[in-house]
Amino acid sequence: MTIKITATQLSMRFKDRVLFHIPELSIGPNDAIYLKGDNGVGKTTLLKILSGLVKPTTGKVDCPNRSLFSTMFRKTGRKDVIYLHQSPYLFDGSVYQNVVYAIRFQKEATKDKRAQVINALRMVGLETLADEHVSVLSGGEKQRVAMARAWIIKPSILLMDEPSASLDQESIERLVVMAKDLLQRGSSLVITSHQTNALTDLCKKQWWIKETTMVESPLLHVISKEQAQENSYVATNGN
Ligand SMILES: Nc1ncnc2c1ncn2[C@@H]1O[C@H](COP(=O)(O)OP(=O)(O)OP(=O)(O)O)[C@@H](O)[C@H]1O
Repeated sequence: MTIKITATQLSMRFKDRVLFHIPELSIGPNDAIYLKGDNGVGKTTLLKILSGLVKPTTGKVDCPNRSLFSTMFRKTGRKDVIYLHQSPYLFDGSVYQNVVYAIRFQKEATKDKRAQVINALRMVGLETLADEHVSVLSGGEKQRVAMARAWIIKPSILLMDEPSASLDQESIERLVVMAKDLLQRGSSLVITSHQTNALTDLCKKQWWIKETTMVESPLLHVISKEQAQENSYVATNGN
């Protein structure tokens, strides 16, 4: 499912310190946004506000398809908007249990759920660790389990907080495959990172938090000569 969320007059203040004031923003449908800014400008805080985990000081976030039921009964979090934490929380259990938990309410046979989980773990290269306890995983492996758990829900909007901070090149490539799959399904992504990489290269827009506000701009990519030649070949020979 693809949705759009909008926010107006969003501001966050801690005591006397104004973190940011953003007159207007929107995500979706099918956006890919690179959120950048110096340490402490409020990137994590903004993502938590957008996912409904933190209440802004002023302003509100509108999520049009939020049902009356979910508004009444969900105390935190926004339906269909997933926040992927920069140091993900995994509960005391196996890798498999942590991922299958995300789809516990889906009405599917156990064997179909198992197939989905194994597929998600295969995408992050961890299928052989499915039955291991999460305590034996490295930091990068935990991050990959968290991404598998987010991907399996197929959220409309995935907010990824420094997803590549503890990942090697191969793991980043695996996240890229999952992120591309979500984009193809119509989802939107917001990705924070202090360095550009293959994941941020998927983004078409940039949000830059500076001087307590946010500036939005299109994200221009430098295309290598080889890539340009490949594109031109596809354009000439494609049907
Ligand atoms: N609950 C809170 N109470 C007081 N201050 C807070 C709270 N949450 C965040 N802050 C402060 O708000 C500022 C922004 O924090 P945030 O984590 O959003 O920044 P960030 O841009 O994600 O930083 P980084 O790039 O270092 O991850 C920080 O100075 C932080 O200490």
